[in-house]
Amino acid sequence: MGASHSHRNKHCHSHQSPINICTKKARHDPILKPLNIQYDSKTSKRIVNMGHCFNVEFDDTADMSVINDGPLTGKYRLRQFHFHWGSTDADGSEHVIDGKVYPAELHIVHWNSHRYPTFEEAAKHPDGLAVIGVLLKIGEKNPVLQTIIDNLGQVKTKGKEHMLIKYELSSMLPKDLNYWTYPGSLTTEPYFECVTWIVLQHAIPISSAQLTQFRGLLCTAENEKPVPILENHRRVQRLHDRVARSSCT
Ligand SMILES: O=C(O)/C=C/c1cccc(OCc2cccc(CC(=O)O)c2)c1
Ligand SMILES: [Zn+2]
Repeated sequence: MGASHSHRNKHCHSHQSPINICTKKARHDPILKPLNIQYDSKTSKRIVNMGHCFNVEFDDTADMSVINDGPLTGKYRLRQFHFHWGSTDADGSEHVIDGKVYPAELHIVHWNSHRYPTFEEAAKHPDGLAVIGVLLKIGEKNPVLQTIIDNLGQVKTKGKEHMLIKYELSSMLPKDLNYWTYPGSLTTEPYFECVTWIVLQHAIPISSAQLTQFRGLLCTAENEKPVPILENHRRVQRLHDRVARSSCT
């Protein structure tokens, strides 16, 4: 078989996300650096109901809110964050840790402004995006999340957006930034295999009442019969030839 044929037959779906992370197989790689996160609250812009979730969008016209180091080469610019959740607290995360599912998951999306001119261009390359995944566990009410939840009423229907001024995203993160990392994909359309996943090993709390408010968002537009976004998480995908690495022993 000629090279071109084998190229054509190469899996182009072998690096899909999310995955089940087997922590025992995720070996510590000493080359991995601590994650460096520098978010400027002045870059927060608005919250938008996307139909299948809500995005909190940031001004990514310059390297103001960025991450670097960790498994990354160069700076990656903060673009948006969003959540995935389930129809009950028993389900909802996308990544699974040693078979354990969490009730929700936060995705903080960054793109490689070091190498590519735009987010859309970066999304066409394996080193184009870096997404920090943070697992959510049911616990006490989370005051930083409450600021977002207080605004959901303004974006109840698909396409609605509302300003969000000076949001301190860094205060939502755990103090412990140890992570697992592996090469993967977007977990929704268009599923591009362009993501360096950085899944934090420490979960953050959300109360059951707060999580219930996510499910009150509608995937329908204002003038349509209301349909709630009860769940929006993708099932785990095959690992194929990939290895997840840990930032710590
Ligand atoms: O034409 C379209 O509808 C889409 C175009 C497009 C073009 C390039 C990229 C891209 O990414 C969407 C995206 C961004 C960030 C995260 C996710 C998946 C998730 O929910 O975690 C999806 C979308
Ligand atoms: Zn996501």
